[in-house]
Amino acid sequence: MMEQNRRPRGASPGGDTGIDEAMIERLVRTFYGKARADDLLGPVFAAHVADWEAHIAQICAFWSSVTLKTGRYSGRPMARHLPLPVDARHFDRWLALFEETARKLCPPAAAARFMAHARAIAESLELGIATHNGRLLMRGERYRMDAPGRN
Ligand code: HEM
Repeated sequence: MMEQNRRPRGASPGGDTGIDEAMIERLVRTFYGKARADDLLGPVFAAHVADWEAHIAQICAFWSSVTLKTGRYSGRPMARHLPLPVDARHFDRWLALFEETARKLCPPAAAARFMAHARAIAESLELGIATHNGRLLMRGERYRMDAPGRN
């Protein structure tokens, strides 16, 4: 539907998708409930996040900046993830849980917007983590911690 792509002047950046702060918080809280209970992701979060309310507030600010352009987040996501013991498996699980949650809680256009950002950011984090661990990935190649590096 073409008219959905046109936004009236002054409308909020998330306007045509229905994304707002309340939707972001529901998505983030539900996602972290699943991620913390997950056998692969749970232990990583447990080892690195001490104050969950502070973390959730930061992640909400992050998604608010990304989808609503509010500028509420100023942080360094890449630097935070570089030391984490994660690879393609973790990112695939993260994206699967995030997508399952977004599709359940958000209208389709909003879920699509969240997923487009999440996939792009996950890819760049995975690339950064691989490089940080001495692996230069070829285009489309995934990072596996247990695979011997060829470079
Ligand atoms: C393998 C999947 C992932 C794991 C296990 C993971 C884990 C973590 C952990 C443990 C922290 C806290 C780090 C610290 O405070 O020292 C963190 C922070 C954060 N994560 Fe992730 N993450 C993953 C993927 C992602 C993705 C795909 C995004 C974005 C789409 C994301 C966005 C963030 C942001 C914005 C922060 C806050 C960084 C800051 O302190 O400013 N993460 N993550």
